[in-house]
Amino acid sequence: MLPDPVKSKYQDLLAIEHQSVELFENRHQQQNIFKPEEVLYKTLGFSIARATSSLVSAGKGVFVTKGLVPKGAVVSMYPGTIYQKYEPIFFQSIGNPFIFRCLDGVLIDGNDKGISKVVYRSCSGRDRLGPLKMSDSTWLTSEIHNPLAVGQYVNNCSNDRAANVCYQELDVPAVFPVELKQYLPNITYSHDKQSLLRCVVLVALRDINQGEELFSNYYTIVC
Ligand SMILES: C[S@@+](CC[C@H](N)C(=O)[O-])C[C@H]1O[C@@H](n2cnc3c(N)ncnc32)[C@H](O)[C@@H]1O
Repeated sequence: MLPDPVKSKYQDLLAIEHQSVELFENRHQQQNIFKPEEVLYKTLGFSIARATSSLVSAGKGVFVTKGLVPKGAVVSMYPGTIYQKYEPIFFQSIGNPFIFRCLDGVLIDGNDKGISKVVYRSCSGRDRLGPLKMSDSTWLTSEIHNPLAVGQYVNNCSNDRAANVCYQELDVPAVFPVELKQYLPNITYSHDKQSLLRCVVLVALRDINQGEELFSNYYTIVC
């Protein structure tokens, strides 16, 4: 799918991909090879996933399912559609607990259902560059490509559950490799070539062990 000049930059990775295809053909077990969460564990030393929160009546939360998250590591990403503060979000915001407000008023709608999902998919389809996707929309499906993109499910800290992660806002630099954008779980609502893509990541405030749930402070952002 990649254009040749781009493909040549990733010969090593493509060789690994071919090996995995051969393994699949030999063993007929593709679903057991190179699952995103396994790649995450092998690459960063931990994996995370959504599960029922340890807090009563809090719905789902995000847990470290394997390994250890070292202090200072990016442990998750906040997926969703990026709205500048002057852009309309009225209908998407009704009864929507997944809207993240950045310090400068930019909003991220991380709801994976309803009109929010439709809007994200529409914007993601609009911004394709030939065969290249400019964003990851698999966080809206059960076949996720980027297992970090569950940050909108992290619950708020409470008296007996201190925050172990914080939010860090960043703008994706213009030099970010175009072929890697397909793994970024954010897309702008308006097709505006002037502004940089906003992303929000969650950073570990301390070492976080296997089995622990992630908790943030909804009202604290690191600049
Ligand atoms: C951004 S969502 C987080 C994901 C949510 N737990 C879910 O399953 O959809 C925020 C909502 O989670 C719940 N929540 C988050 N932190 C909580 C807490 N400390 N105690 C109780 N409910 C919480 C509240 O319903 C809140 O509106």
